[in-house]
Amino acid sequence: MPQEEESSSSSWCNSNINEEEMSSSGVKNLVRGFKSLGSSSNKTDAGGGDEMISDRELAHRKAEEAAARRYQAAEWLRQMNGGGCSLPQHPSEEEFRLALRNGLILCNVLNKVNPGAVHKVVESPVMAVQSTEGPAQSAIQYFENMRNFLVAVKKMELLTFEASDLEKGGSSSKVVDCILCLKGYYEWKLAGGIGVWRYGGLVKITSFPKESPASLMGSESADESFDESESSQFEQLLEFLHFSNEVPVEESTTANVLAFLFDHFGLGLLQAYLRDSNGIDDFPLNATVIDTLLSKVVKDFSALLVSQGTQLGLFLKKIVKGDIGYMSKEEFVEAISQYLSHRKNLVSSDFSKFCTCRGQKQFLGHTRTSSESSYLSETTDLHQKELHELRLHYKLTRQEVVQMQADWREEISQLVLHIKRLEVASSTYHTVLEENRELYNQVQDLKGSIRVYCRVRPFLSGQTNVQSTVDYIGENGNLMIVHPHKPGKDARKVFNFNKVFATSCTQEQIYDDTQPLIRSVLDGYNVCIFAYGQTGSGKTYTMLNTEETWGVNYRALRDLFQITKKRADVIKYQVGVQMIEIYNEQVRDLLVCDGSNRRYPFKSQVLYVSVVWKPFNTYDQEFTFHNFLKH
Ligand SMILES: Nc1ncnc2c1ncn2[C@@H]1O[C@H](COP(=O)(O)OP(=O)(O)OP(=O)(O)O)[C@@H](O)[C@H]1O
Repeated sequence: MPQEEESSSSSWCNSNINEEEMSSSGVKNLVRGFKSLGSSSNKTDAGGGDEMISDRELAHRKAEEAAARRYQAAEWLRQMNGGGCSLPQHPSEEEFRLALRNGLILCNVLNKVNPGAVHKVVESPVMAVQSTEGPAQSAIQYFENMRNFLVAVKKMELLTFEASDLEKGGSSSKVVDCILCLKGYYEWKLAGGIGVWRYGGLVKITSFPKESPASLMGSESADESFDESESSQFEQLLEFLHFSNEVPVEESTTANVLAFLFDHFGLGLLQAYLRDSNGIDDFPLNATVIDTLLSKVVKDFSALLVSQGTQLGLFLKKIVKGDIGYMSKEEFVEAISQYLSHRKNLVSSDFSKFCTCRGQKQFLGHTRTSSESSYLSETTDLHQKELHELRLHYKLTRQEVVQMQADWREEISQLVLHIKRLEVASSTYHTVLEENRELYNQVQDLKGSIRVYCRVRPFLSGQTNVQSTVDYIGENGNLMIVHPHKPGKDARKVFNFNKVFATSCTQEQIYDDTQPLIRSVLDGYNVCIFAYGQTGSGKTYTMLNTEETWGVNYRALRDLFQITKKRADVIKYQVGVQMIEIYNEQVRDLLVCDGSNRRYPFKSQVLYVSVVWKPFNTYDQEFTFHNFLKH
């Protein structure tokens, strides 16, 4: 780049560039600032556009910053002199200059930092009494101090300044830089002097392999080295950045670890700014630009430190507390190691995303090997494939759920329809049942509410050579009896019943005519069935008998329960049984088993269905149902 252009650009930077603009929106703003400054130099418009901060504000900020740095330098000099120096705590620029001008403080401090650096320090200049040369001589002696100091500082490859900078109109900021640089060097030495040390964001490598690091320190000498060096400053900077990445943390002490961390990340950030800055190549990379960029790096890094420090503080407090109480120092260190390892993996994957610039992947501080890249690529592909399958699965499941919901809705609507039909059918059933009941019982009434049946018992085994009195049994219920000892027509008598059962009739045939009455009981009618006849005529046989040839009682109860069961969904029946004996005008409960009194009045009462049986009465046997059904 032509020298004229550079000096021209430098003059813009020195007069107009400001850090606020740099830090507000990064390097792009820096470039935009340069461009707008470039255009403002050719115009008479001193405003420089809306985005520029006014010169007055800029000057004010610079003055504040310069004062803060001056106070810092003065404080350190006072400390190193044991407080006994003539430097005020907050000196003005003039006071600062005047206090240091004789070089006495500077030489003494330098000798403390690096003993023997200044061999001869002029403590109190010899004043020739009554000599006109007195002031001039003392000035020369003071100048000797200053010269010795500057030579020693230059030998130590620290930031330096010109003796004229301590004169009126000189650059006191360079003096401040030099003192703070000396301070940094002193502190680095106190910390062990291993590895790297830095001053104010500018870095010095103590074992820099090729050239003097002074060329990288943003001083005037840096600009000079730019002029003299064959390679550009940018190339030097990149070379230096590369070197700084290779300084191992393990070799450093705690202080150096901190310094290294700042250098590593701060310079990494600077590197990113430089690479990311569109159009910055159009401008010379001089000391001012580096200063500005580094200032932004420091500012960003400080902001990050504050934010991360807060979060890390919370996190560490949480870790040290643990789940079951405070952990030991070893456990704490182990937990931090695990956390760092975890973060390292996360950061390495984040970097690949962060560093994708203009369609190209650029890695900061670490270039992935091809195997790492292919592994990452495969992992990403695998995850994407799994994600795709998950989405498909989710889609299918969702469809299934929707289909199931539709099916359920359909089933529910069918059920509702079915229930409505059942409701109708149920109400119809009750109506039909009622009609049926009435009709049925009307038939029973028509048959007769009192029916009398006659059963002829066969001869018992052993009853031989006897003659039956039954002469004829008619189909319509007639029975003709013959009296063997009466003559003529008086010998025959005819009886009429509802039905006459011959000796050959089975128990089942007997019950057929009784069965309809059992249903009537469950329809709400009272029914009484009883047997009547002389001793041995077969009453017990007909009504009870054994399991093989059940009588009316058993069959009636069987039907009673069967019909009850059939109607269980519609009507709930409760059935009770009682058996009593009436003999010789005495009534007894035959179901009492606990030995209590069997005679009437009974403890238990017939509730719903009662069976009354009089087995020992010579002329009657009864089977009665009392219906208590409620609808
Ligand atoms: N239809 C029949 N077929 C066969 N045997 C019968 C028949 N009826 C009654 N018997 C028999 O006749 C005998 C007398 O019958 P049963 O005891 O039933 O008479 P009963 O009228 O109850 O007498 P009682 O009044 O004295 O108790 C019994 O041995 C019985 O088995």
